Amino acid sequence: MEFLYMFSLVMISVFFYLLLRVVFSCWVWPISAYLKLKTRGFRGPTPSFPLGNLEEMKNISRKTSSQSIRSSMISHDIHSTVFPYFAQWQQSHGKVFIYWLGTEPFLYIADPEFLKRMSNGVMGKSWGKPRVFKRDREPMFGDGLVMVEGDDWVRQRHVITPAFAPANLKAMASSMVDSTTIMIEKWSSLIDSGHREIDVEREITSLAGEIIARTSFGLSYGSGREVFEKLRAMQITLFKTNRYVGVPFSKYMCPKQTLEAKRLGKEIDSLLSSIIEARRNNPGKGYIEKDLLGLLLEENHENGQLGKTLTTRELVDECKTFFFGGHETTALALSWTLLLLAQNHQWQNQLREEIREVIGDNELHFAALAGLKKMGWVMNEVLRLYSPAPNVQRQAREDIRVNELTIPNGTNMWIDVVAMHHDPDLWGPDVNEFKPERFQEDNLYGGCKHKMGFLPFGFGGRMCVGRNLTSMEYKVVLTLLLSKFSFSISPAYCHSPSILLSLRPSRGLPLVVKPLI
Ligand code: HEM
Repeated sequence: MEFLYMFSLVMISVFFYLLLRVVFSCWVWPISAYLKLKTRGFRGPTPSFPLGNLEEMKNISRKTSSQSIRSSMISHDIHSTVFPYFAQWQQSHGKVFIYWLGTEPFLYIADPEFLKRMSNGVMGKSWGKPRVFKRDREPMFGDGLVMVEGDDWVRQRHVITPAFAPANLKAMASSMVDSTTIMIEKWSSLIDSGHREIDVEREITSLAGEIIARTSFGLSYGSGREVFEKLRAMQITLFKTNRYVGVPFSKYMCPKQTLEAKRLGKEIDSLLSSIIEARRNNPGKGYIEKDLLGLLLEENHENGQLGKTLTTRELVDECKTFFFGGHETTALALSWTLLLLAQNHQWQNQLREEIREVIGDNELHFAALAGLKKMGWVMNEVLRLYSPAPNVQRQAREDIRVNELTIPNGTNMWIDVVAMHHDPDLWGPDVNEFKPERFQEDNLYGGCKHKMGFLPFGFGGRMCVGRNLTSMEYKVVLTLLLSKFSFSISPAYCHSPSILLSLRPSRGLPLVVKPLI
């Protein structure tokens, strides 16, 4: 009898606890955050609780995609296609406003001056990353450099940055050449056997996966492919659950995907742990001399300086971070480049001419890459028009004052890179044209009217650590491809850039590829 009484008491307490959590999560906290932001002068589309503005975003996207299917033209004016809800809200609320993903307030920013003022007083280590995304992407990045905060970020960044120094990257160029040469041979035999078209995005994503596997962990592609495929499967799974980001208890709404992402995460962790253990136990055996993991393990050696070492757990998370952050973004930069060059034959020829002048018949070496100036302009212009990382996210860990506004601690920020890269106020009336020559005079900002208006690699202390590696890979792969083939648009190509975490051609990228005579 007493047991039954106790049991009922516990059940009632649990029930009330859960009820209170639901009431607070779905109503009390969001409403108080909403009022706080409103009294501090922030405006934006009206949210409904607990979905915030998600329903409206879905409706606007649905409407836009049904309209855009009818158009088959390649337009680079993509902001209103990839972020139609932001384009629409900008018209009524300007370039800075609050919108809600579920019960999470997000400060939308597409104004570089506001961004500058906001970030002026905040050090790299004081920025947070939105907890909603952290939870969602935990299986992918764990506590790797992309997500970590505070003193742990300082320590990790301190250990990782030197690994990406040009002197270390130099040794990786030849493995990039090897992998690209294998892909070129495959393309040549495909063409010989009658294939006219190649889906360059699929091919280059595989190539970039192989390159990052080799340059990060020194793997043969056989074992790299398993990690790569699991990461890719996880990305798709996470995207499906993403639709409910910010909605309390949303992970219970798609339990299948949540469990699937967890399972994949565990498998990837265990694969990577065994790679790290093998590397620790057999230093230097069977791997290229200097790869990223090798460099990090050097920092991690027994006499490593106090406070600079990375634990095995952290190394696993860094490996995942490099793998995910490193292959997909670079592959997309290269794929979009091939599309734009297929559309602009005069630039394709100019780059070929530059390759002949700078490299000639010599073997491709790291030192020669700096001479490929025009290729650098083309890369920047592609990153402007089709930024693989379409947004940068932060979370305030303290109240931040910008002019007369105070951004409360805990507010998430969504910096719309696509909007700024396509803003005629910043770039002029030819903003949506492919004009690499913008970067001729001003190779850092392409003549953008504001220094914070061109952010393909983010900003401040948290700027992308892998940008030198990307630039090298981009030049190696593009040089080899343009020296062998010419590229034209396939009639089968349908221009539909869309967001799957990164900005990708959602219906593939078939191009007509012909060997050069
Ligand atoms: C075209 C290629 C790439 C693009 C567009 C890109 C873009 C970005 C962006 C936008 C950020 C966020 C910066 C911020 O929050 O301000 C970032 C951070 C980062 N990226 Fe990249 N990235 C690329 C390639 C790479 C590569 C090749 C690697 C590594 C192998 C890499 C590793 C990282 C890491 C570790 C961070 C976190 C840095 C930190 O928070 O301290 N990225 N990247």
